[in-house]
Amino acid sequence: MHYYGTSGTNEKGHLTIGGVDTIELAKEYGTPLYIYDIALIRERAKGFKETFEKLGVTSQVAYASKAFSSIAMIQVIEEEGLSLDVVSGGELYTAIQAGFDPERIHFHGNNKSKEEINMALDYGIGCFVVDNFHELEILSEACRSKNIPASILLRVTPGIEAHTHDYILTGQEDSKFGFDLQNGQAEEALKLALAKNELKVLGLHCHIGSQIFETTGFKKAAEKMIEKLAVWKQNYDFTSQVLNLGGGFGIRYTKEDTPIAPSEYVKDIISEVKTLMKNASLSMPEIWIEPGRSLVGDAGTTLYTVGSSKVVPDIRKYLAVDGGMSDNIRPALYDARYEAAIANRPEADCEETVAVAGKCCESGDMLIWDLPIAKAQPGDVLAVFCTGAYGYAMANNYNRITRPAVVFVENGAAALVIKRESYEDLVRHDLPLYAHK
Ligand SMILES: Cc1ncc(COP(=O)(O)O)c(C=O)c1O
Ligand SMILES: N[C@@H](CCCC[NH3+])C(=O)O
Repeated sequence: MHYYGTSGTNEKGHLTIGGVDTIELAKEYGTPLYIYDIALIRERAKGFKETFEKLGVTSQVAYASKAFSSIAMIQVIEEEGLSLDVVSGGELYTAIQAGFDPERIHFHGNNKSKEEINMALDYGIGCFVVDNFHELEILSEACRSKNIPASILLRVTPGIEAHTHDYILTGQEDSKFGFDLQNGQAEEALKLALAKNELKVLGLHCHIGSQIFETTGFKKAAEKMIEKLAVWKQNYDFTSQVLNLGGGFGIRYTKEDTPIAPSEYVKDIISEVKTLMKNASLSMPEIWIEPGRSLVGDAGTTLYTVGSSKVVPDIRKYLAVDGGMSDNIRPALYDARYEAAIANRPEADCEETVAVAGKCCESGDMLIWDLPIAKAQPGDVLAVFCTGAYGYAMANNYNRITRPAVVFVENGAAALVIKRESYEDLVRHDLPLYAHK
């Protein structure tokens, strides 16, 4: 059994996280339940920041809040002194409600609405990552009408195919995101932006994809951007103060995954950027990165209660739990793989291989297809590991299943940070067509 972060077992043989007995948490808050190991998130955050400090490179490490956004989560990020990447009015609103310093908020998105842009300008956010020509126009109009300047990065697609699932690739030419770097779009965007007094172009941004294990793609992307920066310095006297290399650092979900340490990604990429900048006779810019998964992914564990089971002779045994694609859609969406153990006896020997099914009315509602596990009984608590990124964040109400509660654990204490949805919550926005008979 692989223990993440502060997890371990106690004298009862139960799985503990942050010094808290997970079985007690399941009793108190019910299941499905998301548990976050906050010490591990802090360690990862410090790891990224300290690596840049040691390298003597000015940086901003912006947490990609799409991975998991909640008021409490953003407060932890604020405490750790990171910056924040938001991609919608909703994520921005959450950050502001959490008291996050707007100056350190970077606003992403390939179709920001005028309302979202106005809201961000009114809050005084630090930077817009401009994705397309339409946004360039509506942002500059909004700035002029409010008489507020905006700092921007131009998001570019460098034409890099990173090795990951097709749905989470973003740096390739055929992508909905960003200005194409190779076909002249990015240069056109730069010229337009430089001509607008209300916009201050800080530099370039790219994000090549997610759950990436090698640094080659990041380095190639940096190379392509720096090649252009050298030309643009000559042609427009443009100096990129910032180079944002996005997020995407891969993590361990199962024993097949062998990521390098976050600090190693950074060291390797930065060393290449330094060389490339030097060779291009450009001064080193500030480096911004946007990790999401690598900050919170392995800090999250989901607890479920085991219910029914079904044996399909000579094929497999299904073991059903009380959640599924409603709280973790990643297996259905990306064939994502997870490991799990029975939280009330994580050290018990594996006796069989089961397929862990959810409770949604959908054959594809599976969490794990082939889990080696001790014989589980109804009422056992199953802990699925490494669910901290894009788990709760992509939870939904399919089949009108309520979204789980979220608990933070640290130093032996637990805090409920998102309440479990109630049935009343589910019908809160429903309006009857007829009066109740
Ligand atoms: C622009 C951008 N930045 C950062 C991230 C965070 O990626 P990850 O969670 O893989 O670190 C994403 C998501 O893939 C993204 O689209
Ligand atoms: N949601 C995806 C990653 C894409 C993130 C945003 N660009 C996942 O679960 O892996």
